[in-house]
Amino acid sequence: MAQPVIHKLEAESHVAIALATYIADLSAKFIAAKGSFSVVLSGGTLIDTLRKLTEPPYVSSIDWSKWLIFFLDERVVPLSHSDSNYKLAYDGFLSKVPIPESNIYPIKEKLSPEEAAEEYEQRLKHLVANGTLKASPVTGFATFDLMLVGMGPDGHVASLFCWHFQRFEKNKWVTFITDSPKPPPSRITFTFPLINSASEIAMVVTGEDAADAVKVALGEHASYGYPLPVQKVSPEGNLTWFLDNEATSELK
Ligand SMILES: O=C(O)[C@H](O)[C@@H](O)[C@H](O)[C@H](O)COP(=O)(O)O
Repeated sequence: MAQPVIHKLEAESHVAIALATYIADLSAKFIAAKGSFSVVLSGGTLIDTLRKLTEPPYVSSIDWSKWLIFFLDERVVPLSHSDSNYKLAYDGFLSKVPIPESNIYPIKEKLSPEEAAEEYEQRLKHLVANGTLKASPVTGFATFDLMLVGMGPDGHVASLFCWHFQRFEKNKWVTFITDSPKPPPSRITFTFPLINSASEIAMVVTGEDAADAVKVALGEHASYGYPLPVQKVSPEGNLTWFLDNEATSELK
């Protein structure tokens, strides 16, 4: 991995603008190079921070028809449920931009967490096999163009939490948990080998709740005696941090 790029911005509103500019530039670059742009969304506050993309000048400058949307983690609830990351993303972002519905890949409903994870993994493998997604020549895992990753105050990313063995998964692309410390309990999640095969990862973290974990993640505090999940984010490609003043309040 190249040295991470760290944007320490004055306020969340500056993060929203910097993030929109970064994403619009990557969209143009990947579409020119390969004809599509695969984007993986987290849940949480990230979706609201994407709001600038739905406004001028970004909204009209992006070729939305070439975007493919995936979900880094998802709560195992119906897609219309208020806990669903798909619903959060749809209401806050996807319904406001003209991405074709067939280019959006939500989880399948009415499956157990284990079945939903397996089904999503098989769907991703099928998209690699038919050439819709590329695979890493190094690991064989799908290579997404851009992953937009949030982080919880405990340093979790996706639904990979400190005390869960899933964060050590080496073979599966997508796994599941039924005892998430952040509600709701049942979720599916990309694993670290899949996350780290990405071409670009943006860590988007705002708010003071995350300040301690940001300090650890950026190496200014050794650790809490155990590694945080966020410390395993180390993509084959580039890592860029977008942080507001509150998230950086514990940094020197
Ligand atoms: O299902 C979810 O809740 C998320 O995908 C999760 O991994 C989220 O990205 C972090 O918890 C940060 O959430 P906040 O941005 O709301 O702090």
